Amino acid sequence: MGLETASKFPIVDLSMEDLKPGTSCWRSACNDIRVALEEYGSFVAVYDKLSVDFRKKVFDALEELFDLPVETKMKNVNPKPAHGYMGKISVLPLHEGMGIEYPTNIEECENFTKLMWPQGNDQFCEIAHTYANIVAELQQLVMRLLFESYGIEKHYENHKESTTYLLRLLKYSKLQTDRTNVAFKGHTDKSLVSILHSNHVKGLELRTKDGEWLHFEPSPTSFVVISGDAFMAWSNERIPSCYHRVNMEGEEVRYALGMFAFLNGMIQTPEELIDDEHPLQYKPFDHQGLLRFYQSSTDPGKGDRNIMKVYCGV
Ligand SMILES: O=C(O)CCC(=O)C(=O)O
Ligand SMILES: [Fe+2]
Repeated sequence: MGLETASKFPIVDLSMEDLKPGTSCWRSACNDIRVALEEYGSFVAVYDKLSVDFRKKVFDALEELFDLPVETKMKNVNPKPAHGYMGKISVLPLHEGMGIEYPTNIEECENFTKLMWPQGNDQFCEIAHTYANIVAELQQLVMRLLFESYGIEKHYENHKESTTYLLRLLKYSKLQTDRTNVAFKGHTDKSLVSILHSNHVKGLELRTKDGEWLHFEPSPTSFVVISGDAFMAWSNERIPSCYHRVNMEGEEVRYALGMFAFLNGMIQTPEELIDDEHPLQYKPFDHQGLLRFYQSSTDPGKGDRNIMKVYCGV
């Protein structure tokens, strides 16, 4: 298959019928994902599991959600950083976000829906839950391919069982000025990996290790896989975390969904990823502890620093 790039952005097609374990197609995908993640900390996964009709329903549902009164949206409270409503309280009036923790469980989607629509909104609940499960499957496929590429497939089932998710629903609008607006400033995610999908409006930019910004071109089958700080530490720095931001240029509203994967229990670098060339960089760490550590840090530059080194560096 070979790793394709569009404006140097790696693309891996995961929608092929014959992408089955043991096939040459599977082996190429394993290799391509590993090369892309090690080189960029990110790639675009082509994944065709959202039908045209369902995808339209997803973005209509986001519009309906963000059209609710601010007082209602503010009921989406979660003490963990960036897990609940962010919007009018933020210094960036351009960006609003809401979070559903553990969205692959129907009860969690029901609880969120009840908060937003006490009179009920079964359709919203069904859409959020279905979307979350489709993207969780994509995340699991990516991890399975990567584990196989590193020859550590025996750890995969455990890893999968420990994975939890946060679904963030996002809305961006541009301020009425001539300038491009930074709507979400540059950062790395604290997740293991994040999977981003948006409507047709551009805005997401990723920084390469040479400092160049790559502009993501949205498409109905494109999902951006981004490695987070926890992944960098887990992989013993074989996979860098991806620094990214959102810039709004046009007048159109951008809706996006981020599915963030976290791990329960202590995260430890697999011993297969430690050798003379890659001596151990991070002690075992707790993912939720990392979030608390990040939240409690008063360092104004914390988003630009390797917080993992401070939290659990060897
Ligand atoms: O809107 C996007 O595509 C990116 C959002 C993001 O980076 C985040 O929520 O961490
Ligand atoms: Fe992010």
